[in-house]
Amino acid sequence: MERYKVIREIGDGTCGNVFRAYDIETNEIVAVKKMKRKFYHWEECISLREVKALQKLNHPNIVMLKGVTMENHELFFIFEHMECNLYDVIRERRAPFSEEEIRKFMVQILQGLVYMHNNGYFHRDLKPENLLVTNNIVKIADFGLAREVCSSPPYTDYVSTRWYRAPEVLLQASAYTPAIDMWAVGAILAELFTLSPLFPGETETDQLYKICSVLGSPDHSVWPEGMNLPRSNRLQFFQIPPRNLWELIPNASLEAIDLIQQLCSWDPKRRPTAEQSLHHPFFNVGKWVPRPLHDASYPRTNESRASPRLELNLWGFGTEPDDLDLTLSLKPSSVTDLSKHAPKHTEEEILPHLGFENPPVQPGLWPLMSSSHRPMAMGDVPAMPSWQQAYMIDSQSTLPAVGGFSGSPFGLSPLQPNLLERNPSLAPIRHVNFF
Ligand SMILES: Nc1ncnc2c1ncn2[C@@H]1O[C@H](COP(=O)(O)OP(=O)(O)OP(=O)(O)O)[C@@H](O)[C@H]1O
Repeated sequence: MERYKVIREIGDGTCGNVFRAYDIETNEIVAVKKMKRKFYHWEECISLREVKALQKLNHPNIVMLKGVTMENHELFFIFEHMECNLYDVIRERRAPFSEEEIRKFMVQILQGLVYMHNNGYFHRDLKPENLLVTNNIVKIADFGLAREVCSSPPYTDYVSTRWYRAPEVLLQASAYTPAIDMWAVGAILAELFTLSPLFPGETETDQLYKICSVLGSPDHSVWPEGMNLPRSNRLQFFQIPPRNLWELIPNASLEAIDLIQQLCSWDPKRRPTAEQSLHHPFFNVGKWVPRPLHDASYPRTNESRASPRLELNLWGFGTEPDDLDLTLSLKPSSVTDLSKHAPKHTEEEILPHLGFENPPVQPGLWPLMSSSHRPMAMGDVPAMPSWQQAYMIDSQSTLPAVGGFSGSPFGLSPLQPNLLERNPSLAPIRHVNFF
């Protein structure tokens, strides 16, 4: 490791410590991830998921693995260096992001995911800490849990970060799909608006409770398969109506709310793919595309022409290729020359069609949590022993307290300068450069 001079530690994850370092051969700043576990065979190293996935994935929105080195039974990954992660960006943010800023982040995350999913991988641990940022360029990192889409279930080793964990994983489905990444994208999108996590569960059970408190408890009509999963009986305790997302995320546009709602669908089959998400009207705000004028459902009568109405139409989009270019539009109620009929309308005539109605509003929710309280990346704090009693009787009046632990498990450890240098290369070194 003489080639790399450590500047400082920049990350302490579950699997490894990450250091900013200087590559004396290339004069570049790199990120060196030192894996916490020991390795005894080179084959062990190169068969790691993170190595296998990153060797194959080469995309501007996926962090580049430059090489892998083993020394003294310690394994080091050499990555391109990024300034910070999205969690830092959110934490340091004092004012809300503009929707345009959020759109720019989201487009990049989704483009990285489209590439990854199309190449047969899903990430399984998407969260703001794993989205690295330099000059507003976002790259997906930490492929420690990445899995090949075609690998066979059951995926029992899955332990992604709780707040971004999809319900099918929480309920112990034995097989799941790239839709688990899309759930995380929905939660991250909401967090970009509020600067607070959408589902900050303290335990797995509390995580389900928090999801029910926002989306409402699921039933057979919204997620038939979900009702038969091993842990679905937990949901029966939560008879909770959905919250109105507009209230929870007041600074989000209707398009953003609709996208969050779709991404955070209980049923993974109802979540749009990364590719479909990129075609959602949220990414077309400001680009008004007229709906085709020949609409059979609107009679071409003089009467209707005389009183045109406008509808703000957020059309649902599905899996059909034709659906992909649907977008926000002004829909005239009759076939008419728009230029001759300039609209004279009040706000009430602009009707949102979002596919969800105003649900009864739940009186209280957990306080918006500081994003400095992060959940453990792996494993969970044991569930509250009395949760059944707490939730069964009156779930709305017995909301569990939140934020009961201090200090972030993601906080950086004290600096360990020159740690790599302190490990002299006595053992044989194996090194491979990918690029
Ligand atoms: N290429 C990089 N450039 C800059 N910082 C990085 C880089 N890679 C990782 N980091 C920092 O180190 C932190 C931990 O990295 P990473 O997620 O890869 O480790 P991990 O042990 O797999 O973590 P986790 O606990 O999420 O599984 C990241 O959140 C990020 O802040």
